[in-house]
Amino acid sequence: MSAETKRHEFATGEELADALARAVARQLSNAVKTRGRASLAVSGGSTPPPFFRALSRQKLPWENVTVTLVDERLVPPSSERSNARLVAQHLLQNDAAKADFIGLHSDTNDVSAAAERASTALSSLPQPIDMVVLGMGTDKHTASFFPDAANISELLEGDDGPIVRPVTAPSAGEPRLTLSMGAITGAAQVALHIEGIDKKEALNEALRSQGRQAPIRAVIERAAKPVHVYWAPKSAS
Ligand SMILES: O=C(O)[C@H](O)[C@@H](O)[C@H](O)[C@H](O)COP(=O)(O)O
Repeated sequence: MSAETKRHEFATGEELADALARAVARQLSNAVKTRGRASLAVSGGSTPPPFFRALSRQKLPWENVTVTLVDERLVPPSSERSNARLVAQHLLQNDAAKADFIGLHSDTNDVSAAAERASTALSSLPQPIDMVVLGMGTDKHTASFFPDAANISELLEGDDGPIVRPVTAPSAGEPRLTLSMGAITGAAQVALHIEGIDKKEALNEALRSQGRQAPIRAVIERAAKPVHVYWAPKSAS
């Protein structure tokens, strides 16, 4: 398997946000033209908001688009840690307010039960997913594939089976819910949105190393098509 990427580099986070928003809009518009519907899975964290805001203003048939999450923390939607809350605040606004949203949260503190319920909730999601946008930590995790997760081997191998998996990892903070490796790598297009020198170096190190596979490398190697890496120096804001 090749760890092939297509690199898109920008001078600022704002330029990146605009370019990634236009690329995602093109992918979703084409999917709606081809099959009448489109699906988008986005990641949480501190990096995406400028991209989310740029995407929310893109002109496309949002009423035919379903948005979901690459992963979620096991917290209520009202929590500041909630990715569903982040997407509601920054993406499902403006033109994108017309999109459907399927979150991963359900009212249980049992992460395994939550993963089962989330998999059921996503059974109506148009698949393969048309566009997946990943983030990455400097520890080379992506989605909620944390290197110290008890089930990391299963997460990185798990192409088949439920679309949402439970994750418990000391470095993750709360227990997590994550799309499966198969759901992510089977997507029509995968983009990785990272900012800052530290993350660029971490990615290049993961792709160079022959050692124990870093989660981001496992995803890039298994992706059906080359992953589009969108990078800019850390934005000042
Ligand atoms: O729920 C999450 O935290 C994300 O889905 C996670 O995978 C994120 O993309 C990385 O941790 C990068 O996070 P930052 O953008 O905050 O660096």
